[in-house]
Order: sequence, then structure tokens, then C-alpha cells
Amino acid sequence: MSVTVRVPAKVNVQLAVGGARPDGFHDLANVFLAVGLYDEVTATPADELRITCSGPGADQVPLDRTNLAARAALALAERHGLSAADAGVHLHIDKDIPVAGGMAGGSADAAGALLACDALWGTRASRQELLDICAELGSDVPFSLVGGAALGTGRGERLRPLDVGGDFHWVFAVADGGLSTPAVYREFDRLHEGTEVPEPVASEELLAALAKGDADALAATLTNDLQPAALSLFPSLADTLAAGRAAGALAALVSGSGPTTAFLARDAESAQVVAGALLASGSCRAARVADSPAPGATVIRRAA
Ligand SMILES: C[C@@](CO)(OP(=O)(O)O)[C@H](O)COP(=O)(O)OP(=O)(O)OC[C@H]1O[C@@H](n2ccc(N)nc2=O)[C@H](O)[C@@H]1O
Ligand SMILES: Nc1ncnc2c1ncn2[C@@H]1O[C@H](COP(=O)(O)OP(=O)(O)O)[C@@H](O)[C@H]1O
Repeated sequence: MSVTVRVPAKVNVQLAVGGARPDGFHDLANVFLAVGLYDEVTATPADELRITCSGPGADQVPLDRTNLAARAALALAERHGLSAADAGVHLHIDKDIPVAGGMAGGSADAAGALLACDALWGTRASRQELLDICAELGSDVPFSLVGGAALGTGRGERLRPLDVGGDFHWVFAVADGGLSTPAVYREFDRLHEGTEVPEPVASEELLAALAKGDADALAATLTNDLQPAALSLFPSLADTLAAGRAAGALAALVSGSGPTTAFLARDAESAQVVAGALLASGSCRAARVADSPAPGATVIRRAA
């Protein structure tokens, strides 16, 4: 018996960041949009917890208990009082989401592992229990479970689903190298030292653009408060952003904490043109086309 779950990547169409909180986290107005680049997590019974990983960047993914998918399985087993023998599982992660790219790949794997183990073990956790475990694992993990579009407040874990009135077409430029999320937030703090950082607030214009499915209006309202920090740590991203804009992207921005850059295109055809130009510019390692919104973590296969 095995269970396979497919989980999407995300782009932050608005990432408004407040000042550092006493616990070190930052309050956010984080408008998540799930995009059609997916990792797949397959859970198979095993004598003990084991992680394997395939796909681009698999060599950068930890295979021990620091892997977010392993932590998700252990958290579910502990809540349901499963013995080590009953909770033995082999989790295979087939990665397509860029690793350490600001697209929540690790969070996706955590949400996928949780859903796959819940189905494999028959623990029948409620939706709320799954969301609670997700929030313990990381700020972005609840969104990976629900997908679609949502406004994340608090540190990003408190979600309100959002309406999306049409498909949006994206290109993602995968950078050579990664950026550490904590390092980017630290750089944000450094850049704002001595200034009063305003409370993060979701943009009504942006939410209306999403609800209408209006790409031009969305392009005019995309913002990422972490972009200056990501550019400061990874200056060559400015060249990638410029190459995408020159190729006709409606808008260009750093995806979350980066270093993946995201380009909103008018339609699927324009997305292909932008992807080709980005690759030809030599300013990225790969260019991927993806549509949004995408569904959250979903069981796609059960094998006997
Ligand atoms: C920036 C964002 C945007 O969606 O994601 P990425 O672009 O990296 O994928 C998120 O805020 C990342 O969320 P996630 O990667 O789940 O972060 P966590 O594991 O919860 O926290 C990692 C570290 O990031 C910082 N952190 C995270 C969230 C937050 N609201 N404030 C923070 O300061 C803290 O330093 C924390 O120790
Ligand atoms: N299942 C996982 N997939 C990818 N990275 C993981 C995973 N579990 C832990 N990590 C660690 O988390 C870091 C952040 O990876 P990732 O979630 O892909 O990026 P981001 O936080 O920028 O979206 C990686 O450098 C890696 O060390």
C-alpha cells in the first residue's frame, strides 16, 4: 500500500512585512497564490522513518529528521500516540519546486507528508488538526495544504481564503544558488534599522485584481517588501528582473525571500516568449512556466 500526494509551489503576490516581533518573527500581510509547479510525496509502510528525494536540487535536501516532511510525519504520529513500529514510513519526495528558492518547497513537502501519512495510517485527522500541525511546522505550511489563494496574517499562518476570478500566467526564473529565509528577514531588519516599520496591510486594489482575474491590475499592484533585502544579498537578481521586463512581462518581482524571480505574463503565449528570453539572457539557470491558481495538497494515487 502506498499513498502519493501532489502539492503546489506558491508565489507571494503581496508580501507586506512589519517590524521584528519579540519572538523574532515578523507580522505579515501575505497574499499567497498557489502555482502549478508541484512536488509529489509518496508514503509507503517501512520499519522506520526513512526519507529519499529525487529531482532537480535533490542533493540540497536533508534526508534526516530535519527534513520538514519527516517532522510532519513525526508530529502526526505523536499526536495520535502511534508506536515507532506503527509510524514507520518511507517518504519519497519527487521534487520539482526549486529548493531554497522562495517558493515554499519544504513547506509543500511537509503538507504533502502530513496528508499522505494521515491516509496511510488511517489517523483521520480533522482539517483543523492538520492545519494546527502545519502551523507548528512553519509559517507557510498551512497555505501549502489549502492552495488556491489566501491572505496570511500573523506570521503568515492564519489564513483567509481569497477569490480568484481567472487564470494568471507566470514565468519563474530559477537562480544559480539559494537564499536562506532567516538571512533575508535579518537583512530586512538591517535595512530598516532606526526606522518605524508600518503595520502590514493587505492592498484592497490587489485583492480586487485577483478577484476579477485582471492581469494588468494585478501587475500594477504586486509588491514584495523582502525584495530590497533579497537584492542586497543577491545583487545579480536585478539583471534577471530587467531581462524579463524587457521581454514583455507585465511585472517582475522576487518570489518571497528569493532568489527565484517571478514574471506575470499577459497570456500563455507571452509566458513562453518571456521564458525563452530569460534563458537566452543567461541571467538564470532555468525558466519555468506555470499557471495559477493551483489546488492545495491532493491525494493523486493510492497503490495496493
Ligand atoms: C518569506 C516567506 C513568504 O511566504 O516564504 P519563502 O519565500 O521563504 O518561501 C515566509 O514568510 C517564510 O515562511 P517559512 O519558510 O515557513 O518560515 P518559518 O520556517 O516559519 O521561519 C523561518 C524563519 O524566517 C523568519 N520569519 C518567518 C516568517 C515570518 N513571518 N517572520 C519571520 O521573521 C524567522 O527568522 C524564522 O525563524
Ligand atoms: N523537504 C524539504 N525540501 C526542501 N528543503 C528542505 C526540506 N526540508 C528541509 N529543507 C531545508 O529548508 C531550506 C529551505 O528550503 P525551501 O523550503 O525549498 O525554500 P524556501 O523556504 O525559500 O521556500 C533548504 O535549504 C533545506 O535545507
